[in-house]
Amino acid sequence: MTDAMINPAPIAISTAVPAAVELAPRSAKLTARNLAFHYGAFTALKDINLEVPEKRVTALIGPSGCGKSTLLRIFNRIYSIYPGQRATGEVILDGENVLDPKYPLNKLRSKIGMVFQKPVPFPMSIYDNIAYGIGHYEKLSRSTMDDRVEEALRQAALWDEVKDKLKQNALGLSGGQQQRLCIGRAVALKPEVILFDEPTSALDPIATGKIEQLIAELKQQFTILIVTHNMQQAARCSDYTAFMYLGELVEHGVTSTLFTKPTKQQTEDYITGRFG
Ligand SMILES: Nc1ncnc2c1ncn2[C@@H]1O[C@H](COP(=O)(O)OP(=O)(O)OP(=O)(O)O)[C@@H](O)[C@H]1O
Repeated sequence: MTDAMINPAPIAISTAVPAAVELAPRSAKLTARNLAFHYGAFTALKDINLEVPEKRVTALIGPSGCGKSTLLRIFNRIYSIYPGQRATGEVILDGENVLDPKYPLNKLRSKIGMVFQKPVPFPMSIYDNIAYGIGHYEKLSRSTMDDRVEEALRQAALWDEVKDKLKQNALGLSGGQQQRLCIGRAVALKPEVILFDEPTSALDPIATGKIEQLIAELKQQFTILIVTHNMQQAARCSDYTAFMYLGELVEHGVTSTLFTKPTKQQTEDYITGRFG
């Protein structure tokens, strides 16, 4: 990752939704309260307080190592499988703290989906990639499962490209199609929140454009949090942006405002390419 990719400055702002809609108040779907994170003795995140508004796209930006991925991964407790990694504070979803060890991981995974940087389809058919996760949570008849698979693939803007080859191995799809399949796998579980960790960094500009378009459509149904190194991407596809630096949340607000009138010097320095 070059500095130019991390800090392409200055940037032209173009947001997908009109400002009046952007500024409409939203209730928080996901709330981080006094969140801290430790890799052994190293504290990677300090006192993070963040409200992620419902059915909107929130982008997490900041220089390499500031803790964006760490924060994203706290939200679905991926860290809990690694010894020595520890979060303190709360993440509230539907009134419950999902970090509480008593909050079932199965329930968490069904409510908060995740799409990773590199598409990782299962080595099975396109159909089974979608059906596998659904089958884990629901026992459906074959025809209902067929409908659910079609619905998920349509939501992932992939149906027209794969409807005649559902039994083919998913590993035969292009990188961009594989990433849309992974998005389909996430939406198939009908989660409330979808986390995207740099979902286009392995894709070419055309595939990237399709994913960005898809994210803009998915926010009608899902609350979306996306980590991106690419500030143009944050400006294009998010409604709200949070800027992080050295494990702290420096500034969070409406994307168009944060990029044009940041309130903190560190934010301004970052978006104008003075550091990265
Ligand atoms: N497994 C780990 N063990 C120890 N420290 C880690 C581990 N993973 C990340 N860190 C440290 O935690 C801090 C935050 O890392 P994180 O990957 O969350 O940053 P980031 O903002 O997502 O970076 P990038 O943009 O480069 O992906 C960094 O200082 C990193 O070195």
